[in-house]
Amino acid sequence: MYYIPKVNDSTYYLGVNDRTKHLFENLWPLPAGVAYNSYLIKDEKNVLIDTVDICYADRFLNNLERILGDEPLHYLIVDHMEPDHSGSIRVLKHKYPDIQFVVNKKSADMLKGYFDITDNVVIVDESTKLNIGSRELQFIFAPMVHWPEVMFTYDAKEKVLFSADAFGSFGTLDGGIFDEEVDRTAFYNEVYRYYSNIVGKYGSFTQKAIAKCAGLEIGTICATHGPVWRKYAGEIIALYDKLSKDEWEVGATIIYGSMYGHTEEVAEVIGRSLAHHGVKNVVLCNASTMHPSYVLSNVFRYKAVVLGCPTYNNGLYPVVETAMNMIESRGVKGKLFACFGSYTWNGAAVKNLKPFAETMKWETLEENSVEIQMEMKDADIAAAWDLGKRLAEQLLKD
Ligand SMILES: Cc1cc2nc3c(=O)[nH]c(=O)nc-3n(C[C@H](O)[C@H](O)[C@H](O)COP(=O)(O)O)c2cc1C
Repeated sequence: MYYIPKVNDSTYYLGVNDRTKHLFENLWPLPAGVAYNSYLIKDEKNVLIDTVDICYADRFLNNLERILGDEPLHYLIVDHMEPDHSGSIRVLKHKYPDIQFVVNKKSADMLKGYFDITDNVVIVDESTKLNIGSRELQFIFAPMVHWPEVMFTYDAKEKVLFSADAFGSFGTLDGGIFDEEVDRTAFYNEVYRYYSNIVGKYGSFTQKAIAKCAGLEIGTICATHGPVWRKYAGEIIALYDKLSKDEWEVGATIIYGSMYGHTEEVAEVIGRSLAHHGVKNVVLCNASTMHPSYVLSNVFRYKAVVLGCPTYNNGLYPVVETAMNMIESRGVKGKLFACFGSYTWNGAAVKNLKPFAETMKWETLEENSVEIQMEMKDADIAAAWDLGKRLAEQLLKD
């Protein structure tokens, strides 16, 4: 069928776009939607790799039928059992009752648990070579990228890596499917947000998976979200490698809360000082209005994390505390930390922010905080400016 994109002579792109869902995992905003990607290899055996969210099963199965016609579908390879990829399995089995499910031991358990499927199950491991005619497919286990059962499928004949959620991003594929057809800058921003929120907690596992693939010749990466990477496959691998290695860009994420603007004023001075002293990437994140997924994305991207908070009922302002919890739960490593805060009668913000460096085992400056009482005075401006200067020096030193 001419309008269904072909990844190569034998492989079709069978993804769908979701422009309806507001929140991925009911948590992460989708201003540019999301694509659920599935792929079909046509050889002596017809092999589907992953399915799509159940909401799009109809569209997906119609396209599959447009390619297969009356031919059988022999295998479904399940690289990832998360429901945005496995959601159409039940209806797929209904339409192709003889299909065989290619899974590993962990996904076999999930196949049973989610769909009560125990028949026609082919269990593979990393030594399996699945012969489908003119080629053999092999499997690379990638546990915790981002569920325990995740595996990649590799087609050595066409040099294609089907990489499940790895190398994925938010954003629909609006006509363009391949990296050279889309606005890569926009996708890279969503790669950062996708990685930091969805995969980022498991950086060391991502590193292991990338290392396992080092010996493979990879021309094309078919992830389950985002564009198909081929012209810039090296770029997306390098970006995921950098992120999962905790290699941060020179820059600072200033996360602050502010009810009446006093704490925000300190954030502005620190931000201005950082830029004045040569740091190009400075992002001010108002934790009340910026969704935590964007805050985290910046945290993952830039080396310095500066937290600012007013004292609120003798403690931290809630949205700043939420941001700190999210950062802590992701186990973000290797940052440079500083903080600032404000109060009117008994300061508790800075006192509660300071231990975060130790909690996270982050590097920090010897004098790492600025605290103001009520309105910012000249001495406070000088202290905030100096904090920005010293942060810049530290950032630019490395
Ligand atoms: C609900 C509420 C609770 C507060 N609790 C405290 C407090 O426990 N101790 C204190 O010194 N100031 C407290 N403050 C005052 C603020 O910390 C202070 O005005 C701060 O500078 C506000 O910063 P902002 O202008 O950035 O919002 C409270 C203010 C509000 C509105």
